[in-house]
Amino acid sequence: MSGASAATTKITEALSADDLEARLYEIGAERYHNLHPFHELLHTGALSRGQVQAWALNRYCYQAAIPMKDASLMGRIEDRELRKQWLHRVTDHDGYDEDEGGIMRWLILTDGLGLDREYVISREGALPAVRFAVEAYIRYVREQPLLQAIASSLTELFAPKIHRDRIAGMLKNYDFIDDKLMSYGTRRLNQAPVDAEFALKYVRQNAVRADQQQQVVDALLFKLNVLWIQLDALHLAYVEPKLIPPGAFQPEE
Ligand SMILES: O=C(O)c1cc(C(=O)O)c2c(n1)C(=O)C(=O)c1cc(C(=O)O)[nH]c1-2
Repeated sequence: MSGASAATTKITEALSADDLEARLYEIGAERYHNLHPFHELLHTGALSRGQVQAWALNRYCYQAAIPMKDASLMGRIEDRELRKQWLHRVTDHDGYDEDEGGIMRWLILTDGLGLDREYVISREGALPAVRFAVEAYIRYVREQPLLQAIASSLTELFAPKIHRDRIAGMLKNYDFIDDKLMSYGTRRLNQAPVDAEFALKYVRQNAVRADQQQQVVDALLFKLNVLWIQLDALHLAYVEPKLIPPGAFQPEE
């Protein structure tokens, strides 16, 4: 993409809330991981079962990290109301009462793909770059100012579309995928918009000065990189040039 057509990522003067929101959408439209070639392969049925296993096993690291980063974010929030609003993000993934939670639903997928559950949970076979990226996300949320920690979740603005494309594409194109295995994504279709709208509203209200708006843009860019690099790592290891790091998962085919 030419520099001239790229969304501006430097905020030199304070924007209106609407313009800030528009800028965030522009950046996402250019950099969200739905554009990564690995997702195209995954959703169109171009991958083998072993390659899909590699994706699901690595993506487990991200799933497992989400409630950890949200729990530590909550530990930094002084405002009781805001903390209360954030709480369901932890239980959405860890489960609560009758709801098994997103992590269990992800394990239903990895079970259905024939992966050993203990092996998946151990993360032993995950790619080092995926583990580093996920750890960086947790650390970012723990250490950066609250505005940035919250803004780093804004990639979820773009998530419902990718979940829809993935569910439809994978159900249609792989005979080893069924509705039960896709239950994680189906559930996220309702959860992600609520989370994204909340974070967006927070950012619109709290990022008023140019330096605050720059923090928000930086957080979004950081997070887009966290997502993108996981797919780079998967592509290099399992698509081409098939450079699987020592110790990482080896598909059988
Ligand atoms: O499948 C995806 O492409 C995708 C992307 C993202 C995202 O944009 O960070 C999330 C999810 N899924 C997801 O399922 C999820 O629970 C989630 C939480 C968060 C977050 O940053 O708090 N992102 C995402």
